[in-house]
Amino acid sequence: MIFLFSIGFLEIELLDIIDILLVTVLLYQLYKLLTGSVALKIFLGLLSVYLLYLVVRAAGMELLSIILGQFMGVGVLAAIILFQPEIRRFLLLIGKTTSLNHDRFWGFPWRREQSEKLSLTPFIEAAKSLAGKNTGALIVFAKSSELKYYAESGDLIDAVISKRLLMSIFNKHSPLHDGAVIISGNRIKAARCILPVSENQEIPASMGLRHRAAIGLTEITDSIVLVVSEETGQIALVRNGEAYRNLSSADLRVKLNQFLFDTDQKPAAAVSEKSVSAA
Ligand SMILES: Nc1ncnc2c1ncn2[C@@H]1O[C@H](COP(=O)(O)OP(=O)(O)OP(=O)(O)O)[C@@H](O)[C@H]1O
Repeated sequence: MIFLFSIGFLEIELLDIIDILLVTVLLYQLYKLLTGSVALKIFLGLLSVYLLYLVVRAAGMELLSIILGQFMGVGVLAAIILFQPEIRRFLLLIGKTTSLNHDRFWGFPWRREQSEKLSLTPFIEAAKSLAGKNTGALIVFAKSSELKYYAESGDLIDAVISKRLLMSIFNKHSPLHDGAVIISGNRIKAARCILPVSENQEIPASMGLRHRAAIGLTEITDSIVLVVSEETGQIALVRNGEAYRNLSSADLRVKLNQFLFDTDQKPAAAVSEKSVSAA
């Protein structure tokens, strides 16, 4: 044990400092995860019951402490059931940050080569045409994870990327137009995919299910999602639960380059409006 200093009768060791730092990081992550969601209110409710239980027990109020004690006994199980989506998101978040596939960390040359070959032109041109016709679209760019689970929720395609194919998929009369298209490994992997919808209550009402689904997926994965609004014809790009709305074709190219290939180019005309953060 490495002794550092003492405050009165308290002896502080290096391990105590590490312990406190880890708890702080954990609580901060928990706060970030719960903020803006109903879960935060449930968490505060449970915390209040627990504090009441401690007070009642210390005061020696037998009957109430037995009742609250019984409640606290099933508390862990109840918390797991109530916070199931948040626990899932938390574990996915840990998995995301420690991903063994992460290019920047491990720098596998073949993965980098593969992602650099992705041509952005078909997406930019398709987004522009779809926006011009007020046709909605949802395109997911997989990064460190292939998003197999989500791809399997739709129809597997595994096709070469082209503007014409993207246009046909999102054509309002196409049986594949509903849901999201997933791009992975320079292929259109699947269409009609169902994405997890964000539960962030701070998302503006102007954003419907399509945008919520884009935000939801990027909250739990490092994927990038392109959204074309059917209602307004606006183009948005979503990353880490944040939506960059009202992008021009030039902005879209710059942002896609930046988000997919980690380039630091700035938009030529900064007309984008960073709109919502669910992170
Ligand atoms: N969970 C989901 N996963 C994938 N796609 C979804 C999901 N929820 C909705 N969508 C897509 O979004 C469409 C509905 O969009 P809605 O009008 O509610 O959203 P919006 O964000 O307001 O979009 P828009 O601005 O285009 O109207 C659906 O027809 C479907 O294609």
